[in-house]
Amino acid sequence: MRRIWRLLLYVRPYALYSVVSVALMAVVGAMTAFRLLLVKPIFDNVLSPQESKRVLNFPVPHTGWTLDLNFLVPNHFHNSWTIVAYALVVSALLKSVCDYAGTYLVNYAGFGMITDLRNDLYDAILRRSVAFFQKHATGTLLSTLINDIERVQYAMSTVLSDFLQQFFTLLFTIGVVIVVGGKLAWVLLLFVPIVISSARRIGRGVRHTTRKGQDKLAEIQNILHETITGNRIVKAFGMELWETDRFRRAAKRLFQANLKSVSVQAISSPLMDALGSVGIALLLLFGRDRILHREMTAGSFVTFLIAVFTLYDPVRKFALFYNSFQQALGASEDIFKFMDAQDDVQEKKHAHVLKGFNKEIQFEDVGFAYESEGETKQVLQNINFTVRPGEVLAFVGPSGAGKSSLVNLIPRFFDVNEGRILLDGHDLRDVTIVSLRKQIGKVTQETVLFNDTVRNNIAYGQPDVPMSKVEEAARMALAHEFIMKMPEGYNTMIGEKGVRLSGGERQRLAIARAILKNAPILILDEATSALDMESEHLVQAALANLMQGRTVFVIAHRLSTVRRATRIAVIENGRITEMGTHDELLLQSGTYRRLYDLQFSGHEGNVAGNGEAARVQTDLEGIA
Ligand SMILES: Nc1ncnc2c1ncn2[C@@H]1O[C@H](COP(=O)(O)OP(=O)(O)OP(=O)(O)O)[C@@H](O)[C@H]1O
Repeated sequence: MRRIWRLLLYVRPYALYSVVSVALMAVVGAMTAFRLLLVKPIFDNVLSPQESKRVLNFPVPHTGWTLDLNFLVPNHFHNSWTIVAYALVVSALLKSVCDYAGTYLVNYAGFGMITDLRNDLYDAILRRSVAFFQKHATGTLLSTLINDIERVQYAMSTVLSDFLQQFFTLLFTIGVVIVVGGKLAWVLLLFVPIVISSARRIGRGVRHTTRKGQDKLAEIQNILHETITGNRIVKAFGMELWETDRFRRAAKRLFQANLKSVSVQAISSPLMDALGSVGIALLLLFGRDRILHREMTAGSFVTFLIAVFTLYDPVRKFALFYNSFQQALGASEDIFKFMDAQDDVQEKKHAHVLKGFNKEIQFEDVGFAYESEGETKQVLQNINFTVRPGEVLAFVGPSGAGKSSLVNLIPRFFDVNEGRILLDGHDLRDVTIVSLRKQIGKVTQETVLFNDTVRNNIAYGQPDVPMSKVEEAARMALAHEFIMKMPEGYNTMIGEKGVRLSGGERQRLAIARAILKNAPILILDEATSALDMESEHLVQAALANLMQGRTVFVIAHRLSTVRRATRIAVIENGRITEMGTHDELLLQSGTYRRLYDLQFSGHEGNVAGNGEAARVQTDLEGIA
């Protein structure tokens, strides 16, 4: 029920359109019913040998009124054919105009609310914390943004307009059935509970099977996303066949889920057909009897019968409408789930704006654990250090020791579980997230580039920055030259994720972007993958320019970087085990010394003591 209210809240801005469209659809329903009433005078007057001037003379129950067409049409039309013909044409015109305008307005409101809902969902998903994106696969999120929204859209536009039309047709036709049929109408009441209960049962089944179908579709989208974006790896490992097989299995599961859904849905029409024919057969029996006893004219009975036939269509469709609305409700479940997901990282109500970075960053007894599926994994413990402006702090240590997790705490991608991190004395949790992240630049191993021009990639987040600044940043990142060699210079599109660039070029673009952002704090995750000598040299020089005058936290893999660092922290099993300058740590003869010697001497002893020699080596590759 809450979900329905929430969906309706989205309709609120379009309330006027909705109200007008409901009114127009009511006219459509009324006109449909009115045209049914014309059947009686066609039989009893127009086609009857005894011409009567009183056309369509129906008593309206409990009011003492009679509905007389003679009042509605101009005087000179007063012969039965002209009256009926006039009424037929005018009602058809009115119905058509209202039908068109009503359908347009319902769809206007439906598409409008869906656009708002989709925008809100996208906004909500984009703002979710890093942990959210680790929990939910990309394909699942895409599936919700596209397929679930599509289902709600279908229900709120196409189905809703049809529903309104059929609803009013049903309502007014019931009126006709009661007015014309009298006692005969009560026979129909017998069928109401059967129709409602079977529609409800079918609807429940549909909601369940649709949800399953959507999940299977999300599964397929996940595979597509992984294999298209990871296409090179699939090729490199010759996994095409395996992936095809995986896709086919998922496609088969979707096929089965869809069939199940169809088998539940398809039952509604034949069921209604069967019920309908039983009802009509019964009516014929009673009707014949009443005509024989002259309680009803043949014209009234035919009107009544056609009205019952007309009822049948909306009733039959109601099961389908119910299915569609159920499907939309099922789909909205996921939409609202993602919109309401509680973020692990939240901004306090009165968080203040961080103006800049001047004094120090302090880690005080920081502990951090990942929570996933009810399990807690402690990754960092007792982390204590202070970094002053302009310092370069390098983190080294074996793979999985917690280096990335530690630096991810600074921009609040995750929040600490114990202790606190202070920036100029402010706990990071007390400042606004935007103002905090404004102080931080980040260059990671995995360069994130968008399918846009070189210029827009460098100026990401600052669309109005002058071209001269973009160029200046590119020069400092030693990227200007290769950019100028591209077909359209800074206006060249670089392809999805920068596929049209080399690894070194991609990194230099990312460095240019960080230079342009000009944040005082820099987080650097050095690439482990080897570039060729020249490329490596250029990237190093670009990094040196970027680091100039900034406070840097760097996950270091190269000797040049650790040498440049003011201090080095060795992280092992989530703790800082050694900290000092390169020379001090070498003198200590601890882990750092061992790692360093390992690289120098080139022998491959098990320095980490836990079978991690190869990984340690990768981590410190280039230290020698
Ligand atoms: N989202 C996550 N959920 C659960 N555990 C995680 C998550 N991310 C990382 N871990 C685990 O936390 C530990 C520390 O990971 P982290 O990435 O910080 O190590 P690292 O020192 O940066 O390693 P590397 O040098 O290989 O990048 C690892 O054991 C890793 O498996």
